[in-house]
Amino acid sequence: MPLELFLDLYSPPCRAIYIFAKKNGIPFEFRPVELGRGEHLKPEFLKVNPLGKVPALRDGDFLLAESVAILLYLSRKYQTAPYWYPPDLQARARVDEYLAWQHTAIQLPATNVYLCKSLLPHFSGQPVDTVCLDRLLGKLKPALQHLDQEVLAAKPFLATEQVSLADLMAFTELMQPTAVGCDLFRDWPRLGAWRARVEAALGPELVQDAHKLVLQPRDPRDAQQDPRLAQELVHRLQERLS
Ligand SMILES: N[C@@H](CCC(=O)N[C@@H](CS)C(=O)NCC(=O)O)C(=O)O
Repeated sequence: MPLELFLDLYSPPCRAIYIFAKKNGIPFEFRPVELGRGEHLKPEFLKVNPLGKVPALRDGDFLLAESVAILLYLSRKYQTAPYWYPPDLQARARVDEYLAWQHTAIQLPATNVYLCKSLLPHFSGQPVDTVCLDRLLGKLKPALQHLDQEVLAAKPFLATEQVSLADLMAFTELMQPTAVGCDLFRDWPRLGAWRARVEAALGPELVQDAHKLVLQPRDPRDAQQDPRLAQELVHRLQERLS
């Protein structure tokens, strides 16, 4: 049985893994888990990841969750090109530093912006709460400022002189609010130039392939298919964003 990746390409960490696997020619079975249909809460998926979150990996009887752990597992198992996760002690530590920092500094606040701008209005049928959105965008600002004015003032990529797992994770996370109209690159010129460098390094076609779902407007009819699920998701989102 080939390696299985449980993904929803609406999810930034899932896109990072998808791009990494495709870019490195890693063979895998794509197992779709549609969050918008509540598939992550179904018993079949909870056997793969009891936390009910994507991405997840199954390799034989080995199960793994968390995007960073999955990327590192794939890079080690398939011995991918060294620039992704450099063998040099200090260069590797720079990648580790970003991957540890990004969970709370980027992933959490960027996801919240996306949920407030796109997913909550989609499932609730209500307009975007602009006060909440401004508050959530404010929480991202220190991290964007740090990347633009310190990290990228010193080097072309976030950890080293070449694209690495740090850039891949950052790229897919920052694209999430950007794809739904909160352009995180607009006010930060170095970050904008970095985005173009990362896209060129990953390959524009692969980037487009991974992002085509999130770049399309959601069909409002999808949210009405299962009103009980929609209500449950709205409740979870409101609790998370309050
Ligand atoms: N830190 C985790 C985050 C996983 C995560 O929160 N995934 C989201 C999609 S981006 C999810 O599955 N959400 C479903 C839920 O929380 O109910 C990672 O990087 O893998």
